[in-house]
Order: sequence, then C-alpha cells, then structure tokens
Amino acid sequence: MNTLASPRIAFIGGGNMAQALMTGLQQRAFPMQQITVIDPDTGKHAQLQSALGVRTSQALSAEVLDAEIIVLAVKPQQLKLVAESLAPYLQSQLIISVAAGIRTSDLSRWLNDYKTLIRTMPNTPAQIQAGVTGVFALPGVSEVQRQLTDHVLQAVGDVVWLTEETQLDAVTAISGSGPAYVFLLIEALTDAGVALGLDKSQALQLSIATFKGASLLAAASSTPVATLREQVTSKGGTTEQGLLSLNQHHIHAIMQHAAQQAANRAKTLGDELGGQ
Ligand SMILES: NC(=O)C1=CN([C@@H]2O[C@H](COP(=O)(O)OP(=O)(O)OC[C@H]3O[C@@H](n4cnc5c(N)ncnc54)[C@H](OP(=O)(O)O)[C@@H]3O)[C@@H](O)[C@H]2O)C=CC1
Ligand SMILES: O=C(O)[C@@H]1CCC=N1
Repeated sequence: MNTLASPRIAFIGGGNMAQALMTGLQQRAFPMQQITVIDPDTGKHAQLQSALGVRTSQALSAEVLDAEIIVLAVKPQQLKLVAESLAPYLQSQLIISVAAGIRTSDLSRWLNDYKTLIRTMPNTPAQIQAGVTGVFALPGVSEVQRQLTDHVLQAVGDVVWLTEETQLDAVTAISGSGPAYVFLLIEALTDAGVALGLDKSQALQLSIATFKGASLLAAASSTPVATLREQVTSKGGTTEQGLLSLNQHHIHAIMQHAAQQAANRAKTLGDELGGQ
C-alpha cells in the first residue's frame, strides 16, 4: 500500500475533533482500516467501528502504535499523562498534536525529548472537507513527513503552514474556535427572523443559506470582501440600516475582543498545563 496515499494512523482520543477528521477522511475514500482509535471509553468503540470502519483499542500497545502517524486528540488537560505513557513506544512515528495551547517544547519534554513533532489547529468543518488547519513543525520533522501531513490534512480542507509557533494561538482563536462563533451568529440571525414573524425552520433555512452563499461567494470571488459588502448595500436601502446598527454596536470590537479572549485562553492553557 502507498504510504503517502494511505498511512497507518493512530488517533489517541476519539472525541469530537478526532471524529471530525476521520469522517472527512472517510468521505475522501481514505482506507479506514488503516486507522486505529485508542480511547479508554469503550462505550464509543462500537459506534466508531460501525460508522467509520476504524479499528479501536482501549489502551496503548506496540501493535496499535505501529503507525506512520500518531494523532494526539485528547483534551489539553489530558495530554501530559497521555504523552508520558506514549513515550516508551516511540521509534520513528510522526506525532501530530491537535491540542489547543500546548507548546511543542512541553509536549516534546513529556515525550522524553522526542522531536518528530507537529503541532496543528484543525477545525470541525473537516468532517465535510471544508476544514482549515494551521500547522507548525519542529525542525526534526523530515520533508517526507511534512508532505505526508500536508497530504492527510489537505484531504479534509485547507492547510496553512506557519513559521512561528506562537501564531497557532491566533489560529486557534480565529479558525479553531471560529465555527462556534459562526454557529452562534446563525442562531442569532435565526432568532431575529423569528422575531420578525418567520417560522423557526424558515428563519434557520434563510440564515444558513445566507452564511453559506456569502462564504462561497467570498471564497470564489477575487473582489475584496469589503466591496462584496458594498455591493449588497444599496444607497438609502435596507442593508445600510442593518449595518449601521451593527457598527453602532461595535461589531469589529466585539469580534476582536472575542478572538483576543480565545487567544488569551490558549496562552494560559499553554502556560499552566505546560509548566507541569
Ligand atoms: N472540538 C474542536 O472543535 C477542536 C478541538 N481541538 C483540540 O482537540 C482536542 C480534543 O478536543 P475534543 O475532540 O473537542 O474533545 P473530546 O473530549 O470530544 O475528545 C477527547 C477524547 O479523548 C478521550 N480520552 C481521555 N483520556 C484519554 C486517554 N488517556 N487516552 C485516550 N483517549 C482519552 C476522551 O474520553 P472521555 O470523554 O471519556 O474523557 C474523549 O473521547 C483538544 O486538545 C482540543 O483542544 C482542536 C481544534 C478544534
Ligand atoms: O474550545 C477549544 O478549546 C477547542 C480548541 C479550538 C476549538 N475547540
């Protein structure tokens, strides 16, 4: 089997983000029997096996960790313990962490100074191949391993390689957490539609279609986003009034503050958990 096309992957942690990545890979016809999920919660195993066609294991072992890639997909608070139990099994596997905040220097130390390490920040739209992942690699990662990572992550969306690890906290605040901001805005626009007399289902359909259409247009068009906004805003029309209200309520400051708070939390997670 071609290793670049279908590496063996071990996911440690089979929760939301791991499932989003695996669902995205499944949709791209990735050979799912190449994937093993290690998660102590055996209640999840049957569903992971039947829905995704992956193998499952309750615990780490040399057999399940005999893989080209090991993805660390546990919560940041669980990572130190997991990394320390993983360290004795490491030979040449590429470690990819998706954990928010945790720096490669700390993770590497917990892994007994292992340097074949990539830190990423994906997002859940990966499950429909519409994800975006920020990636930072340590110098110890080979060119072939970088290509392998790029290949796997490209299968579930866009990939942005970073030269500074600190940029990952910003990526976390923008695109890692970002889908939740967008879902909240969809909920808010839907509620506004209901307040104006629409059925909930109609308001939801209109809101989702609007976010989808505007995002697709912004992605497909070479026209600047600000110009696309102006093209909706007829002089003396309706949009002008809606935008006026959003600006009077400081929409830019609201988004900036939200992203800053998320980035601060990523840094705090790194400081507090990394110091262990
Ligand atoms: N959700 C998201 O949108 C994103 C999440 N991330 C990152 O992904 C990571 C996982 O987040 P998320 O998927 O949301 O969290 P979840 O809690 O959904 O998933 C974590 C999984 O790991 C399991 N787990 C706990 N301890 C161990 C262990 N010792 N060995 C193996 N598995 C274990 C948990 O089981 P149990 O529930 O029983 O504890 C759970 O199934 C985090 O570090 C987060 O920062 C990154 C980008 C986006
Ligand atoms: O909320 C979190 O901490 C994770 C990281 C980015 C998205 N979810």
